This record gives sequence, C-alpha cells and structure tokens, in this order.
Amino acid sequence: MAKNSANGDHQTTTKPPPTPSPLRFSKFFQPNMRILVTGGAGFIGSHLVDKLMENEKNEVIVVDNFFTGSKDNLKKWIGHPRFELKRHDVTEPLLVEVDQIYHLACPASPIFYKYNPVKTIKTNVIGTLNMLGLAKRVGARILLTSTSEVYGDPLVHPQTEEYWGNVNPIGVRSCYDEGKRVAETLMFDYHRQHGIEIRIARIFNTYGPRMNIDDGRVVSNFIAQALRDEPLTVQAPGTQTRSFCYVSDMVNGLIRLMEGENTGPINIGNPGEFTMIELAELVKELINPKVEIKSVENTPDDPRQRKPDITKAKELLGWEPKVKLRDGLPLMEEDFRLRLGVSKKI
Ligand SMILES: NC(=O)c1ccc[n+]([C@@H]2O[C@H](COP(=O)([O-])OP(=O)(O)OC[C@H]3O[C@@H](n4cnc5c(N)ncnc54)[C@H](O)[C@@H]3O)[C@@H](O)[C@H]2O)c1
Ligand SMILES: O=c1ccn([C@@H]2O[C@H](COP(=O)(O)OP(=O)(O)O[C@H]3OC[C@@H](O)[C@H](O)[C@H]3O)[C@@H](O)[C@H]2O)c(=O)[nH]1
Repeated sequence: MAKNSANGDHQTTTKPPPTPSPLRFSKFFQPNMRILVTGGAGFIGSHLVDKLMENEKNEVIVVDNFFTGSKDNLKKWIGHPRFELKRHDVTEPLLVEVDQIYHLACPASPIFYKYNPVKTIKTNVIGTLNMLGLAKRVGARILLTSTSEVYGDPLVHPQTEEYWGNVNPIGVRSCYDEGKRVAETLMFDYHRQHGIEIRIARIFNTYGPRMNIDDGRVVSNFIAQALRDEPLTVQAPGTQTRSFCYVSDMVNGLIRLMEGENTGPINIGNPGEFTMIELAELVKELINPKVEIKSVENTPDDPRQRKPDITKAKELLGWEPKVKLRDGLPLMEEDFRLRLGVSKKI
C-alpha cells in the first residue's frame, strides 16, 4: 500500500497489481524478487547491481543504451542465471514483468547531459513516463534517482527537502535540472492519480571506482589529472562548494529508501562540504604532491554551494554515510591506476 507519503496529505490506495503469470501463485513456485535497474551499466547503477546480486533471492534486469555506461562495468554478471542485460533506450516503451524498478537512466556528468540537451530532457521526461507506465501495468514499486541539482543555485544552506530551489529554467543546465524536476512531478502525479508506490532520492555528488576516466566531473578529473601529472583544473573561482558521497554509502541509502515506507523526496549524500580548491589540495596531498593546481574558466550557472541536510535520511531510513572523502579518494585512486596503467611509485 502506498499510504506513507512524506507530506502526509495525499493518501492513496494502491490497486492490487495485475498478475504477470498464474504460476506466481502456484504452490510449488518460489518467486524471486525481480528488479529492473535502468542505467545499470553506469557508475552508480553498476555498484547497485553488485549489491542487489549479493542477495540470492534477487533477479536483476539491467536496461541501458550505453551512452555513458559500459558492459565492462557489469562483466562479472554477464551469463549469470539471475542476471539479464538488455540494450534499450528508456525513451522507448519497455515490456518486462518486475516487482521493483530502480530508475537511474540519465547521463549525470554536465559535459554529457549538455552534449545533447534535447535527448537529456526526453530521457528524463519520456523515459520516466515510460517507467511509470511500466510500474503501473505490473504494480511495481519505482525509485527515481533525482538530484541535488533540483535546488539549482541554492539560496538555502544546507539544502533541506522542503526547499523548492533556485533553478534557471532556460539555462544550459536546465535540460538536466528541470528535466529531473519534471520527473519528480510525474512520480508524484502517478502516485496520487494511480496509487503507484514511488520513492524519490535526491542524490548529492557521488564518487568512486568505475567513474568514466574522462567523465568530466570534478573528482574523476582531479584524480586522472594527478595520475597523468597534469595540472588540476580548478574552475573559477574555486570557492564554490560540493559535498561528496562515496558510492557504497550511496547504494546502501538507495536500497534503504526502496525497502522503507517513505516516498521521499529524501536527500542522500555526505554533508562533508569542501571548496574546489580544498578538494584539489586534498587530491594533491594524497595522490601527487608535485602536481600543479591551476585556475580555469568556469561554465554558466555553476551552483555556488551545495550541502545536503540529511536529517530525514537519518530519521526515516536510519541511514548516514560512513566513508570520509579522505578515505574514499584512495579507493578510487586504486581503480584509476589500474585502468590508466599507472603504478604507484615507492
Ligand atoms: N553521480 C552523481 O553524483 C549523481 C548525483 C545526482 C544524481 N545522480 C543520478 O544518478 C543516476 C546515475 O548517475 P551516474 O553517476 O551513475 O551516471 P552515469 O552516466 O555513469 O550512468 C547513467 C547510465 O544511464 C544510461 N543512460 C543514459 N541515457 C539513457 C537512456 N535514454 N536509456 C537508457 N539508458 C540510458 C547511461 O548509458 C549510463 O549507463 C542518474 O540518474 C543521475 O542523474 C547522480
Ligand atoms: O575539472 C573540473 C571540473 C569541475 N570543477 C568544479 O567542480 C564542481 C563540481 O562539478 P561537477 O561537474 O563534478 O558536478 P556538479 O556538482 O556541477 O553537477 C553534478 O551534480 C549532481 C549530479 O546530478 C550530477 O552528477 C552532476 O550534474 C563545479 O563547481 C565545477 O565548476 C572543477 O573545478 N574542475
């Protein structure tokens, strides 16, 4: 029953889901939990798949168009009897029978989401509509990975879920942040109108192994630059802040949210806040003390500050991050060294 809403004022009754097959109710049939992960070949998605596959009662189906993700991230599961990988673009309808949907499909790095902005909007709007239609047809619970970018260039600090944000509707980032805002709206309208069980996570900057080496996001850029002896490119003014969450903490938070009773939106992130200059200095100290730090031009509408208020995640999910930035960076360094073929100097 989708009765426990974050705001309490839109209680709904969920109709019983249609039956995919009468076999599911047969005496000798022990159904596994069938879980769809859209965007499961990407950075967060592939770590989520690893965690879900640890449970022998889970069957995982990944759909991905491989725009920013890759089969390599899932290679240990390809061929596994409880795992399926399907090349599919979520802007097209999808027919599968599942119990839960983790809907992650969307490029997340600014350089990739700005590359084809119209496609980014289609992915967020039509892609989310398609996944909600699927959830409605089969009675699945659906979790959307929304973003701290729904707060735009925030005027409230740290950001609580009640804050409505300060977003430029016509800027170069709008395809992503307005796209995610519409995706959140669609989730709530399907919940109110059709009783769909929804969960919304507002994810703050996440980092870890398997990020694309040339992903363009700041942590992957700085680590790759430090390992290649290239200057760390701090975009001006460098005093802008972000709060970085290690990927294993993020995955645990997403699963807690899916399994719990709250619709969200709930901030999931690490409140440890750093300026970009501080981040560059930390990467330099931990990875390459000889590397230069240089200031470069910034891109339009870069949010000046970002830090999650995670009171709700703590109280409602019993979740908080465990990995400090200083401990997470070396784990990512190890993965980048392997992929770049740069060994540690002793
Ligand atoms: N990593 C972060 O810091 C962060 C922060 C906030 C929100 N998020 C959200 O989390 C999700 C995953 O982010 P990520 O960092 O793993 O990014 P990612 O780019 O590594 O993964 C996104 C995946 O979605 C796939 N994809 C993109 N468009 C698709 C489409 N139309 N159809 C099917 N697949 C498609 C990509 O190929 C990729 O595998 C995204 O929804 C993103 O908006 C991430
Ligand atoms: O080389 C770089 C790259 C980026 N930066 C700065 O680092 C900060 C973070 O930039 P990133 O590109 O990593 O990510 P952003 O915080 O701007 O956006 C992210 O926010 C949340 C998610 O939804 C997405 O993963 C992504 O859009 C920005 O202030 C940017 O100007 C640098 O200083 N140098």
